[in-house]
Amino acid sequence: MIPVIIAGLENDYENFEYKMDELSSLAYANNMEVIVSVKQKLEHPIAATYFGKGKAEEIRHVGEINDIDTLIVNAELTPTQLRNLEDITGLQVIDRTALILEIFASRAQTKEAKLQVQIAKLQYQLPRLRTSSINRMDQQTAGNTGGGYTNRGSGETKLELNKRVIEKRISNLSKELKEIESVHENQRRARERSSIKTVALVGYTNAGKSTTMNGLLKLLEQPTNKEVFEKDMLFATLDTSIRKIKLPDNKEFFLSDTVGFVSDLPHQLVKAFRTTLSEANQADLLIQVIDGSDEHAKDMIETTKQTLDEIGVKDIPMIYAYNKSDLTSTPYPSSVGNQFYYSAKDKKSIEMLINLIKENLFQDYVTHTYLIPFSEGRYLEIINKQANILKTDYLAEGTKITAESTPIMAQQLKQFIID
Ligand SMILES: Nc1nc2c(ncn2[C@@H]2O[C@H](COP(=O)(O)OP(=O)(O)OP(=O)(O)O)[C@@H](O)[C@H]2O)c(=O)[nH]1
Ligand SMILES: [Mg+2]
Repeated sequence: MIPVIIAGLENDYENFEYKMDELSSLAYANNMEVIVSVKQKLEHPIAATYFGKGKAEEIRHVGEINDIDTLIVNAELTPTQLRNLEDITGLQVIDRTALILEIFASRAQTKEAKLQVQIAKLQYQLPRLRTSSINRMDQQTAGNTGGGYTNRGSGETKLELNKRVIEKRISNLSKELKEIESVHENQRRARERSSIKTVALVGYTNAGKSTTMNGLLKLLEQPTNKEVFEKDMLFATLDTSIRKIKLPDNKEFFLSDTVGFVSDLPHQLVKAFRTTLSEANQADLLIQVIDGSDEHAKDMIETTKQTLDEIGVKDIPMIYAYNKSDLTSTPYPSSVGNQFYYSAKDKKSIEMLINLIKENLFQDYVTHTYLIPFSEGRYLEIINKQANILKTDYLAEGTKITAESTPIMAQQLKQFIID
């Protein structure tokens, strides 16, 4: 664990404690231990140095007496602010965006996630080129060739060159990413054509989305459906997993689990992860998983709302699923309106969640009685496989069967409806 100082500005319009606690968790997720937390009350950041000069000098002092080399600032800094703060504090300065990018980079497993993170990192570096290694490289050139006017010219050319190299890389990686995404796009279209509805698990990172998905898969024992990765760490999941869930009564839906949210998700990441994040856009029902045992649960709901707004999700029905009730005194499982209290590790909870999903998802199902002549046996097969059969009678004319199904299926069997 690397010892660090974290620092932030406190103003009237943000929940300072929540944001700082969040930053501590992010630092921890990146193998850093917060030794000192510094704050400054200020409505707006100082353009050149972010903090006031006095505060920056105080941070330098705190670093010296605690023997700490790294400062994490709870905002995205401008290149100038970053450089000036490094100068004044004598510390290595990491801003919130760089920290989140680092965590994402260390978690990325799939080719797609790796590409997305790489693109986001390069986007972040692009405007910051001048302040980092490039400067040093220019200085080196200056030493070798004697400096002066011509040299300054060549330094600037080098910067331009590096910019172009990075832009080219971004464009190449984006092309590669597009190809992978187009495969997913085709799969998505196929899902849409199947007219089977989709439920998306969304919410703050580490709330228990993946555990909830696995709870459903385990309960329904669907051997073809691989479980997803769940772990007590921020951003355990960086991609989207989709599983087809078939209930004992033949009702089906797709369930998706995806990357979790954190407040002020860097815009570079939102952009690079757009397709992954936008999975929620396609859903018929959202289950927002909330860590009900966290003191900041309310803020986390607000963060989720803001992120969903940002990716353009609106007007999709939502169940507010308060997870980890085993760590609270709330009786569970229980539900009031669209609020559900449960534990993803509890079988009864998952059963109740399935019922809630059913109530929300299959309202348009229709019940009819069909008379299927013996000569039309293949239709019986369809009913058996895809509908919820409520009653069967074998008559002389054929099979009389009462079943609940999607309106589409009822339409296909229209000619056999007798009731
Ligand atoms: N006590 C308790 N812990 C839970 C419960 N549900 C999940 N957890 C734990 O919470 C941690 C995070 O669970 P995940 O399912 O990985 O969370 P996630 O929302 O998928 O997180 P990200 O993928 O990182 O966004 C794991 O250590 C789980 O074991 C629960 O009902 N009770
Ligand atoms: Mg997960």
